Amino acid sequence: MARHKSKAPPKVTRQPKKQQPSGAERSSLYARREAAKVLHTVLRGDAERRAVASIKSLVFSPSVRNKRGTFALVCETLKYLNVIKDVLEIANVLNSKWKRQEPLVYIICYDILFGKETPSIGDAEKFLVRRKDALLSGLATLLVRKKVKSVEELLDLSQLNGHIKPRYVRVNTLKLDVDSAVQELEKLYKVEKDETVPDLLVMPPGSDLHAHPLVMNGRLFLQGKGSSMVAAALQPEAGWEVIDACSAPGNKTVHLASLMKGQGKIIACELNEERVKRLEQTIKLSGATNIEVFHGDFLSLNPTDPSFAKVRAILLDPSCSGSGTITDRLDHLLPSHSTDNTNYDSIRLHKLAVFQKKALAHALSFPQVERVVYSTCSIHQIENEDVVSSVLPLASSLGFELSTPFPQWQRRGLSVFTGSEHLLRMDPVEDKEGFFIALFTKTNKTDNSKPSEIPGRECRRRRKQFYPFLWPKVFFRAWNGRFPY
Ligand SMILES: C[S@@+](CC[C@H](N)C(=O)[O-])C[C@H]1O[C@@H](n2cnc3c(N)ncnc32)[C@H](O)[C@@H]1O
Repeated sequence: MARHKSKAPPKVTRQPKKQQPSGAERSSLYARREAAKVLHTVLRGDAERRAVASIKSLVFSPSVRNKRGTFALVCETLKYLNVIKDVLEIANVLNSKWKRQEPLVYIICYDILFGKETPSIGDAEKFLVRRKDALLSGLATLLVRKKVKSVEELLDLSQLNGHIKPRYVRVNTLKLDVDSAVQELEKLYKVEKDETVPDLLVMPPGSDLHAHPLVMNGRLFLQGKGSSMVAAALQPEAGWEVIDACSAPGNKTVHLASLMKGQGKIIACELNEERVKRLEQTIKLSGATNIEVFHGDFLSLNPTDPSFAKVRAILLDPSCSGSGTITDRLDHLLPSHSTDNTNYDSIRLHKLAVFQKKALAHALSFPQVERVVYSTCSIHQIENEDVVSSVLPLASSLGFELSTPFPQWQRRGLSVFTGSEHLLRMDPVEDKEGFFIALFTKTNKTDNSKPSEIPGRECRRRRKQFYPFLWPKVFFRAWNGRFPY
């Protein structure tokens, strides 16, 4: 009898259960990807010496979900960037695939070398974690080469120390009164009213309000002191028509709306398409309904067009070097900050000043305008006192003089011309930010420039090139001769 082998039942080999990543691991993975995107934008802009949005504004854009984690990761990685780059070079572990994703590699290397936890999920993470020993030995070699005992010695932390700045929040009085805001915030932090700007509150450094419901719903705006002083210096009256010449992201625009009690009209002019979107978001958040958005060049508005006959005040906060807020913007963490860029800076400053002078002269030329405020977050004389002094002959021929915004403020303009004592300066060390404000007021007001009795009509917000009153080219050229540039 043929023996048949009885068929053994198939062996069931149990596959080891694939462990699912925990929620914490997944959220760290997302934070690393979001941080890498921000870092990519920041480093590219820095390499091209192009002004991109600040690290903060990139992180706090709506698309970033884990804002706190992303912000910390970007800042920490930037702080260690030179060390990380050196370690990667010494360890020589990157292949061409990962060399193309440097920002992500930097972020992961930060986590592996200096972070609290070694990343456990993600392809790039696994690649680098497998090379952790090589990275650590690269770091050890670097310390020996640089003749230091610790990583801290490698870092120049001095610029970070001492930059302890209070947290300022501006109350959007269109939605909330100052006392109610104080009451609400006092539940979390010590709160004081700012002594200079009535709707500004001061809280201890590090007070974190980014996700606070009052911020999320536009009752409070996280706005620095210098920035909050500008609209307050202009003092527009309820019912006036006002132009915000260079307005995005719109913090000062909505401050104007709040000071004008939502009455009258604000024309918010912005050249940059992307920034127009930010401006619109800010306006929506503020609840202001008296702001018209004009996407275009402020210099293209024709001051003599009848559409502007009722414009009484102009806020001009043009693009500037931002040199007063570099620690705020965290620009001091960027690679270009440590390189010698003096020559580049002077060319850029000169270009900025040319536009600033043009724009200020243009603002002064609107016939019914009786107040113009000019501001920068720059510490440079070329963008501040020099711009103001260059327009003084024109200003005086049009009946303007320099006024003194916030007379109780001690720090005034550099004494480079008579009258500079009217100007207002904030010092990056003493006041924790560099800022500049000049206020022009018209002395020989004509009858039709008196404040209107009737509050202006409410306007819909519109965003298009709808203005028929752009400068006719010939007229612009004729006027050009009068401008001091
Ligand atoms: C310093 S930012 C303004 C910040 C804004 N005032 C705020 O407080 O939120 C300068 C803005 O002016 C815009 N800008 C530059 N040149 C302009 C022009 N010729 N016309 C209108 N806007 C311009 C820039 O795109 C930028 O958004």
